Amino acid sequence: MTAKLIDGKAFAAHLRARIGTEVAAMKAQGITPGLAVVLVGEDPASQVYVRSKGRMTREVGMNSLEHRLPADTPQADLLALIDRLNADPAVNGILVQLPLPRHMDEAAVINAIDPAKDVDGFHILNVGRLATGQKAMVPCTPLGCLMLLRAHLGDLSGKNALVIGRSNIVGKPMAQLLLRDSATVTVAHSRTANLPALCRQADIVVAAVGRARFVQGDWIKPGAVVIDVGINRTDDGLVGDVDFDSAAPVAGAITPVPGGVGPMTIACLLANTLTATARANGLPDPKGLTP
Ligand SMILES: Nc1nc(=O)c2c([nH]1)NC[C@@H]1CN(c3ccc(C(=O)N[C@@H](CCC(=O)O)C(=O)O)cc3)C=[N+]21
Repeated sequence: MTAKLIDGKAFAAHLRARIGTEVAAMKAQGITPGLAVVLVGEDPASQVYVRSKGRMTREVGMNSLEHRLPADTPQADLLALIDRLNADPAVNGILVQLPLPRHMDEAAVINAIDPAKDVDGFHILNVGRLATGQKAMVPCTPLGCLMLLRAHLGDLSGKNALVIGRSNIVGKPMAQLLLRDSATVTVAHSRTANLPALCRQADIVVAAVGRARFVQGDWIKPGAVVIDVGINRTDDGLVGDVDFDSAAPVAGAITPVPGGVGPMTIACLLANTLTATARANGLPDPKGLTP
C-alpha cells in the first residue's frame, strides 16, 4: 500500500477562494474584514510568516494591518496597542505573533485581546468555550487539521485518535476538537510509556511534538491517517515530526511537510477573521469554516 497524499496546499487554496467569495459578499454590504498582526522583535522565521499572512489576507480582499515593534518594547506599550486595536471597529481580528520576547508575560498579553477578535483562539475564554462545547474562536492549526481529517475520513465518530504533543496551541485544542467529533482520543507526550505500541492502535495520528522525523513508519497502523504538524528546520530543509519516507508506505493517507498543515493554518486564520467579522456584524457564521 502507498499512502494517499493529503494536499494541504491545494485544500488551503480552495478554502481561501471560498473565503474570498464571502469577503466580496460582505464588502457589497459595506463591511470589509480587517486583520491586525502584531510582531514584536525581528525573529527571521516570524517575519516570513507575518509577510505571507499579510499577502494572503490582502489576496482574499481583507484589510491587513501590520504593527512591528522593537524587541525591547515594554509590555505596557504592547498592551496599550492591543487596547487600541480592541477599540478599533475596522479591526475584526488580532494576532500577536508568538513567541514573544522573554521579558513579556505571554498569557497576560493574549488575555488582553478582546475574545471576539482573538482569531488565534488562545484567549482563556475561547479555550474554556471550546472545552465546554460553546461557540468559540478555535485555534487555526487544529481547525485546519480537523478539516483535512473530515475531508479524508468523513465521520470521525468511534475512530481511535492519537494526538502526540500536549501544547496549548496544538495538542490540547486538537484533542478537544476530535472529542467533539466523537473520536476516542489519547494525548501522548514526552513521558508516555510505550508510544510505538500506542500509536499502532491509532486510526488517526496527529503529530505535534516539534522533533524532526520522530514518528516512525513501524509505529503506524496500516491504513491510518497521519497528520504532521511539525515544522522543523534541518540541514536537509524543512521536515515534519513524522518520518515521511517510512510512514508513507504504511499510512492510508498522510500530509507532507511543507505543503500540508502549514498552509491550512493560514487559511484558517482568514476563516476565523471572516467568522469574527460576521459575528461582530450580527450575521450568521459563514458555512463550513467553524467546527
Ligand atoms: N500567534 C501566532 N499564531 C500562529 O498561528 C503562529 C504563531 N503565532 N507563531 C508561529 C507559528 C507558526 N505558524 C505557521 C504558519 C504557517 C506555516 C506554513 O505555511 N508553512 C509552510 C512552509 C513555510 C516555509 O517554507 O517556511 C508549509 O508548511 O508548507 C508554518 C507555520 C503559525 N504560527
